[in-house]
Amino acid sequence: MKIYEKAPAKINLMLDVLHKRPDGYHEVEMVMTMVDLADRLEMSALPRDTIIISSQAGYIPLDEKNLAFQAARLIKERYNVRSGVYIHLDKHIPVAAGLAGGSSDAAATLRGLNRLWNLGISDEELQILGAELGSDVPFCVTGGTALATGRGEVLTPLNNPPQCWVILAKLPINVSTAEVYGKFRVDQVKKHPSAKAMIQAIDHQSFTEVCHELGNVLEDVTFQLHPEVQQLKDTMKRLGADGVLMSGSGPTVFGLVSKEAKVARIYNGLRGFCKEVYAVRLLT
Ligand SMILES: C[C@](O)(CO)[C@H](O)COP(=O)(O)OP(=O)(O)OC[C@H]1O[C@@H](n2ccc(N)nc2=O)[C@H](O)[C@@H]1O
Ligand SMILES: Nc1ncnc2c1ncn2[C@@H]1O[C@H](COP(=O)(O)OP(=O)(O)OP(=O)(O)O)[C@@H](O)[C@H]1O
Repeated sequence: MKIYEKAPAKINLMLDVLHKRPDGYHEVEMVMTMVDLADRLEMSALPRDTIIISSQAGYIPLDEKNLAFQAARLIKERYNVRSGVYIHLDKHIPVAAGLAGGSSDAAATLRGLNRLWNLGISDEELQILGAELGSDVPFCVTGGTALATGRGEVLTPLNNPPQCWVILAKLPINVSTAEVYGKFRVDQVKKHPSAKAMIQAIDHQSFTEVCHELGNVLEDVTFQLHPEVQQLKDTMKRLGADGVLMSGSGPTVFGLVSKEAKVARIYNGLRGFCKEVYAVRLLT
């Protein structure tokens, strides 16, 4: 039997950091949603008690460093599963981009193996397991649109934002999430974005308000490390995107666009500047 799961990318419509916690993580407030850019996973049972990962992408680890491997190992250990699994990852989400590609693969693995092995685990339990793998994994288990607090694992479902185009652009640079949080200083934040205002904008189904309330306090840290990310954001604004923000710890910058007629112009304008550009819809 084969199980298929889609693992979509996430974007942070707002990301605020409140303080550093004694456990080293940061207390956050984020509004997250998913976009129609996804990895595809194929899972099949193996008679031998082993986990094998393959992928068409040559640039990700296929051993125990892969988050899908870690998810499979975790669920096997916790639920005493003796059989093995073969997981093929068809990667489409750019790696180390701030789009939670690895986290979404891990979440899709948890969902898929729950089905493959008939474990009957609830979404809430899968989210608790997912939190052991990474702060973005619990959100990726259920997806949709949510307010994420705590270190990102405490989730409150929200309405979906009004539908629009999302243009994603990623420069060929690597950003370490740990380094960005490590360099973040709360007393240097110029303006904290408001989760409340973003939720209101979504509830009003006002695209203009959503664009107005976009904000990410990690931008300044990443912009200092890589000024070209700020340039990319400025370029996307100049080309006419209605709202522009860096996702997560970056380096991907996304632009929200309401009118389809504008999408091609922005997409083509960015392609001159940046090789990895995608024009997708919100996953609502
Ligand atoms: C930037 C975001 O992607 C926004 O959605 C997340 O906050 C990060 O999620 P993630 O990549 O799943 O992060 P994790 O794998 O849990 O943590 C990576 C590293 O980021 C830092 N980290 C992460 C989340 C958080 N709330 N505070 C932190 O300080 C920690 O140093 C941690 O060692
Ligand atoms: N299944 C996977 N897909 C992509 N990268 C993976 C995977 N498993 C492990 N990795 C490793 O994880 C690191 C981060 O990749 P990922 O694409 O998850 O980052 P990200 O989009 O910045 O995540 P986040 O937004 O959650 O911080 C990379 O160094 C990559 O080698």
